[in-house]
Amino acid sequence: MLILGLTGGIATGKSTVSNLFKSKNVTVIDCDDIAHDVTKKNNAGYKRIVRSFGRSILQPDGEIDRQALGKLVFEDAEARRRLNRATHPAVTCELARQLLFCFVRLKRLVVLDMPLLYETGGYMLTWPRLLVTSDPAVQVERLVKRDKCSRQLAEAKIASQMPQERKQQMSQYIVDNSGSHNHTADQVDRIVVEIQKGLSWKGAISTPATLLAIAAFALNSLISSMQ
Ligand SMILES: CC(C)(COP(=O)(O)OP(=O)(O)OC[C@H]1O[C@@H](n2cnc3c(N)ncnc32)[C@H](O)[C@@H]1O)[C@@H](O)C(=O)NCCC(=O)NCCS
Ligand SMILES: Nc1ncnc2c1ncn2[C@@H]1O[C@H](COP(=O)(O)OP(=O)(O)OP(=O)(O)O)[C@@H](O)[C@H]1O
Repeated sequence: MLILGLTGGIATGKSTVSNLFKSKNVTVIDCDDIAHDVTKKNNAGYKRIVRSFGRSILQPDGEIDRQALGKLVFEDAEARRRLNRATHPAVTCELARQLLFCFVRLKRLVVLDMPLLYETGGYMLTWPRLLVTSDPAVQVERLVKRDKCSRQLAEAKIASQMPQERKQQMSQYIVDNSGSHNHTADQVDRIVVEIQKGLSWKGAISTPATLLAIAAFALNSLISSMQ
């Protein structure tokens, strides 16, 4: 099984690109979706967030107020580290479970859509790695529009992540999503053709490494969740 790492800064267009993979019947594991699930009321990540941030971070219905928590953590590095410690073990556990599920179902190609692929070390599970980029001005503009937030908060969100230039150096494929959807779709088409071509031998080589990496990842998350 080949695990293609898909990443990129906030609002650069990861979901847009992962939808293009889905439209080609490629299985996509979405870490934002996993993070949303584990932080739903009474799930593992939820309990740890409440323990760490208190009940003032909850909405009247008891769910986490994501907008308020986001505002808090994107402007405060220490709070962000606390949130990561509270959520990442549960995300990693579920991610390892989904990867193993794909493996036993004999999937040959899985896309792992992980915003913090390089920041968290998740990149070690994946090869090759695809980075979605966009022109910084376009990124801010799309983020402000989508999240209906101030320019200042949008810039804080971007600054909380690893700079795009560093991620570029660690990635094998780059998709520039600054332009039209069609321009992005053309780039993804070319990459899919290239990856499918090398799938048989690259998949065979990567299988033992994949299993080892999934096991290490799961073990690590189990240990962290017990701490
Ligand atoms: C901060 C939270 C409350 C904001 O919720 P919100 O619904 O507004 O955003 P959403 O979850 O859809 O994330 C949007 C984007 O924010 C960025 N982002 C999310 N968490 C983080 C983080 N801890 N550090 C840096 N960037 C982050 C990513 O680019 C992500 O794609 C939420 O993202 C969260 O609980 N994050 C912690 C879990 C995590 O690290 N998720 C990332 C995938 S593992
Ligand atoms: N090529 C494009 N042209 C115009 N708008 C776009 C394009 N690509 C993405 N967008 C818009 O930009 C915003 C961010 O895109 P998207 O949600 O795909 O980014 P993302 O990287 O998945 O975001 P996040 O980091 O929050 O998960 C969305 O509102 C989307 O509709």
